[in-house]
Amino acid sequence: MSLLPTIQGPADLRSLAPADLPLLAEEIRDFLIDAVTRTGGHLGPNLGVVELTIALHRVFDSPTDRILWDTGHQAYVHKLLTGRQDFSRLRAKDGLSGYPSRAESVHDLIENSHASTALGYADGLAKAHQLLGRTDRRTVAVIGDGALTGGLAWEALNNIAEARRRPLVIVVNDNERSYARTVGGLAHHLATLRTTQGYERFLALGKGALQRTPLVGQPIFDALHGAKKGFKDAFTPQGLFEDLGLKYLGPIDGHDIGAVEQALRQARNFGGPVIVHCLTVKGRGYRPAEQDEADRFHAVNAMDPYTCLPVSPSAGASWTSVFGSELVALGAERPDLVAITAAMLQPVGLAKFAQEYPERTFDVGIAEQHAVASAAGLATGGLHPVVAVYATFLNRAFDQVLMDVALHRLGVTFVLDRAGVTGNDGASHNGMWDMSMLQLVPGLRLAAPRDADQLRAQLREAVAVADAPTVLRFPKGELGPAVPALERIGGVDVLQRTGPAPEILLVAVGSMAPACLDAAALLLAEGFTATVADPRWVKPVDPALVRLAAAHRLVVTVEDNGRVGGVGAAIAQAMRDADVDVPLRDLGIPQEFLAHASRGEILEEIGLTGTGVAAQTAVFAKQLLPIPGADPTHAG
Ligand SMILES: Cc1ncc(C[n+]2csc(CCOP(=O)(O)OP(=O)(O)O)c2C)c(N)n1
Ligand SMILES: CC(=O)[C@@H](O)[C@H](O)COP(=O)(O)O
Ligand SMILES: [Mg+2]
Repeated sequence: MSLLPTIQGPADLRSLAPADLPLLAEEIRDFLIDAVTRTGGHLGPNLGVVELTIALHRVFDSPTDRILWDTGHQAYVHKLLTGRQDFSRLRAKDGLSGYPSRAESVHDLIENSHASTALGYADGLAKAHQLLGRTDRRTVAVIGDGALTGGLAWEALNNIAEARRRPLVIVVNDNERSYARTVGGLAHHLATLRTTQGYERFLALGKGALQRTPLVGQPIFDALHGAKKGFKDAFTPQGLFEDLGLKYLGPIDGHDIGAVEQALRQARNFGGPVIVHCLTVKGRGYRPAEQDEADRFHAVNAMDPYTCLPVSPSAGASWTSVFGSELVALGAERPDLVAITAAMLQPVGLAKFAQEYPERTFDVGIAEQHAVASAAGLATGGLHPVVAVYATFLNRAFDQVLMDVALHRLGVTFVLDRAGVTGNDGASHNGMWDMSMLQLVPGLRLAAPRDADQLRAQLREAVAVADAPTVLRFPKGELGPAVPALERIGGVDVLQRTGPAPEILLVAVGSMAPACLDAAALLLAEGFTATVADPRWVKPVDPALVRLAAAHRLVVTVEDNGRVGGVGAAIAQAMRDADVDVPLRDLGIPQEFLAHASRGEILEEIGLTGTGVAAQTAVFAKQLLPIPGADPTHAG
């Protein structure tokens, strides 16, 4: 009989005999491969934490003990073991979230999929438990080696190490990879801990000693650990963690449930912060993933589990691939161009540039703040950095954009992929913040290309600016067809006019151009004529756009960004400043955390489609445009 269906919660797991656990692990792996190849999702990360998660839920009593997942993309096994085994709509509308979700389970806490935050939560939670006398509740944070390259994690470790008597268990899930291999000095240090021969011999000796001498708390542990530390320092480099004042247990084979359980029990019973360093394999147990050098199937689309061929092959070019190819061409023309990624070389389209110009490509780890600060340094040194990140991840580096790049008038270009609604990755992944946040940055120039031609052109325009930050932003996925302009007025492209003297100006921001063209056609059928214009560079607002607005009777702006402080708000302000008294309505993403669903479903729901824009604009027009021949004293 299968074991997995009998596990409705951690208590059922703890009642299993150790001899049953390898079979359960095998069933979980089979489940993950079958389910996640059907829906798409984070297959590789979750295959790597099967045994680790089983051990965690056998040693700790969730939800009394809190298990915090950093980034959260590796929490599928945690979900399976805490009563959620219907993965049929994983990451789909009304289905399971791809990340922990408090709405789904009391066992979940951190929903934010931005890396390197779990240790911060853990530090705070452990302080709360101590302050409130909750000595029966333990705090456990699971963080990947990739997430551990984020500065936030080290800010937390600095504080965690301060309190030698505050219980806190940190499990480092070390699979040597983010997407690609984890980079930087920390990765080398972890590798040293893993591979130093002397330490391994000592480890075998130490493990035996620890097994024979059950830990009875700090004194014994210190004695043993002191000896271990002494030996270790003799055989291996100073334990980075121990030098911070954190007790270190490991490295442990993260696929040996018994060994992980033993280490977790020792850590659980210790009276202060402990690091349990587990070695795992991303994609473990699924050969195609184990053999994938690119990213070990970090995030897969729906695919055939045997051939690994995608269920829905992508038809055309993606925004990302067009950007990547154009940057390679530019790299040949501009030897001063350098590229920076925050552990996402392939996903942001820099793989080709890295192949062509390895010495001009920098992977800084999951460290967006450092990415931008180092870009400021590179620009100061006479180079022109191109920082490629997902739009939502630039949030955490806002101060570096503002104070390190813009204040110093440095030529740095930011390319924001996954801008706008991304959808299936949930609220923390939608790139709906950048065109609001970046409005605040003096001197920054922001472009939203509408198609491949504009992406290429505007990338060239951006890297030509040497004294200010420039930003390009575009959505996830495939490019639509080219959207030619009828004419360019100033910097504004007029894409369509549906009448000789159109009443409505539809301002189409970037990827919203096709929807606005569809809307203009639908509005004409309702008797309203419209001009569709693409501002191209949305910051600063082009005076030509303000003049164009003055020639219409209603302005409707349409952007794949949050409405608050977005492009619409900026255009309205520019019109007010120019005393252009034409009513403006701004359509955009409601300023809310959006539940996960596909990009298409969400755009439909929030009215950012042709029909949605037309319907909303028609309402505005009927309210605000005087009906021809009607009594001017009565608003139409
Ligand atoms: C701030 C931030 N930047 C980038 C990402 C994209 N991202 C998601 S998972 C991941 C790699 C995580 O590596 P690791 O922590 O080692 O976890 P693993 O997948 O190896 O289990 C990255 C870069 C993110 N979620 N958050
Ligand atoms: C967890 C994380 O942040 C990434 O893995 C993200 O889920 C990838 O998103 P894409 O699939 O859009 O590249
Ligand atoms: Mg990793």
